[in-house]
Amino acid sequence: MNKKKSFFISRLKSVGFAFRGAYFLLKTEASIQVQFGIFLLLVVLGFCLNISTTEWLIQFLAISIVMSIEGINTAVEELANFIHPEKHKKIELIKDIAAGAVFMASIFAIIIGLIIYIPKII
Ligand SMILES: Nc1ncnc2c1ncn2[C@@H]1O[C@H](COP(=O)(O)OP(=O)(O)OP(=O)(O)O)[C@@H](O)[C@H]1O
Repeated sequence: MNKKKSFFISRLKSVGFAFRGAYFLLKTEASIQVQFGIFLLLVVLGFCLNISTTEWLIQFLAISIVMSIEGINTAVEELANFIHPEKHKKIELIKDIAAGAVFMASIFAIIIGLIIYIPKII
């Protein structure tokens, strides 16, 4: 019983830590704020243009992938700045790769958005 309880409490604490991280991202990271704004805009657009259930799912999936990778990119940047605050070729490469991952997800999300909305707007 005690073991079960401590498992439940530790899971609950982990959710709290994750919530703190998500709050930090939304409060401090300009790119996450922009992406969240785009997410809200797409929700409004989705209702206005009456997209299908499948399109809603794909839209949520695309934006959640972009925002999640952006969060990981921020974590990598924070780690890099902490480990090596001075300029270094390796840090440059590490940060460029992390930013490249966000870029790739964003390009595919834009393509998905165009596939969903262009026929409806036309
Ligand atoms: N310590 C460093 N050494 C070498 N190059 C760096 C270093 N820090 C940053 N850079 C270069 O500058 C670019 C931008 O880094 P920065 O940490 O400002 O990321 P950013 O994407 O501008 O940050 P944010 O996501 O907060 O807007 C990196 O992709 C890298 O090319």
